[in-house]
Amino acid sequence: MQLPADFIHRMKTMLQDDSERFFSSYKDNKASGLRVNTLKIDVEAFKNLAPFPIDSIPFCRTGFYYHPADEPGKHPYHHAGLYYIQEPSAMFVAEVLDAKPGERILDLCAAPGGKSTQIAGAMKNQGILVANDIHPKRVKALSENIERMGASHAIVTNETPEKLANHFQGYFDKIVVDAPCSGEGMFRKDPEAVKYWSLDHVEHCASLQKDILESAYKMLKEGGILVYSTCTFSPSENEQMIEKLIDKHPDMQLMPIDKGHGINSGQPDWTESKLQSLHLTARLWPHHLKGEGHFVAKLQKNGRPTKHSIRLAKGISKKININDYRTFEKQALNISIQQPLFSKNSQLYALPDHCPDFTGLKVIRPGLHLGELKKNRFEPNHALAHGLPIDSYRHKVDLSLNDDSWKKYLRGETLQTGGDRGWCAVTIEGFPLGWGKEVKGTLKNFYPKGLRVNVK
Ligand SMILES: C[S@@+](CC[C@H](N)C(=O)[O-])C[C@H]1O[C@@H](n2cnc3c(N)ncnc32)[C@H](O)[C@@H]1O
Repeated sequence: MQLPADFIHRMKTMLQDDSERFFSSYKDNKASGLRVNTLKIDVEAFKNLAPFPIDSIPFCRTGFYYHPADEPGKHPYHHAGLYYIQEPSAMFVAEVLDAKPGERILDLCAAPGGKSTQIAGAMKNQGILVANDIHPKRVKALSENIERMGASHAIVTNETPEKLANHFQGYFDKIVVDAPCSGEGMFRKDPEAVKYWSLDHVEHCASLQKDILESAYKMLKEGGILVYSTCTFSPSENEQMIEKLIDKHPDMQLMPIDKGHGINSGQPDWTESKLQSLHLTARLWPHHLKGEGHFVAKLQKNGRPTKHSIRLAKGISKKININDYRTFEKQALNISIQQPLFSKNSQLYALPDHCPDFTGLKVIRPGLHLGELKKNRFEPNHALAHGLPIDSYRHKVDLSLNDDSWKKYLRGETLQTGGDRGWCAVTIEGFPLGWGKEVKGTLKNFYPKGLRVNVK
């Protein structure tokens, strides 16, 4: 790999004696990781079920290394949302955040959703998770991943940090800023990233990050926690960024991060002020652990926590007739959704409990997408096949890994099931993949066209 001369020079200056080890890590293969989705399966159960060898990632409770030749992204368990494929060192960020059920959490730069889906798992679908990304295309991937992983309490937005900051001042208990960065930790994973790198690009990213952090600061409540991360090595996007934040907002205080497992401390020496508390930040280096590299800082906003009151989102208007939805619910589910419902353009959603008002924001997914109110009938959304506990589905078509019927389902073909039960959750070894409608012995396939795969 041809690394840029300016990059080599800077890394040699930063790492000195250790730089040789750093550069030799480019000869190794990238580390491949997956993270178990605890919204669908617990870690021990997954270890027993895993159809390929996996090895624990020491710094992430739910993370495992796999061998790339096993292609876990093509396995039906991936389609069922049992795991998320994620660069191992990136998994440390949400570990540091330590999300808890019931909290109000914002993932400000969230696409495609690695950290959001990890946070959702820790929250056990309780509380409010706002997963935002500025990029309209990337936010679509984020929304699909949130859906596949069954994060039913997540609201997906497509906003600028400034606009969100005007709306959610002092609202969040915890915020992650996994910032757009110069991606120096991506060179081994994506050699194309080398082409976009320049010293100017590093400085451009640093300026963007400063603005994003300013918005994050406004949205954090007093006593709240901010986790800032990048997948780059440049001090100007890492230690110096935190130095600037603390300089501007002295009420932001660095907090310790549990390290070990080859994780290093951040370097006060790489800043002008040599602020000693920067030791508390974490550096994950590709030559010290199995991962591509990350920087993580955890800060708390001083002050007495106050309960922020924001207007709650308005539920569905009484004018909208949801009888067809309730009929569907009786036919297909063992439960009745009790949360407030919300409807836009005939699409019906279940809002998370205590959902904040989001009027004026570009919301892609206000909670769990239940489906579409069509003329005289209701059609469930794919998200609903993933967003409920498994025993909520009244009728199931259980597919097995031992025959090819799951391949037919993922290709979008109809299946001959012999029954006449109406809407059924189609499962692989008991884990929902999507919907099918069983009529007179045939199961019509409702696996979304955009997700179908030509699996042989
Ligand atoms: C490092 S990626 C996030 C990865 C994501 N957190 C994950 O774990 O999957 C940074 C994201 O920031 C978004 N972004 C770029 N400029 C932004 C801005 N000004 N405000 C907010 N997000 C921005 C990009 O679209 C990109 O998806």
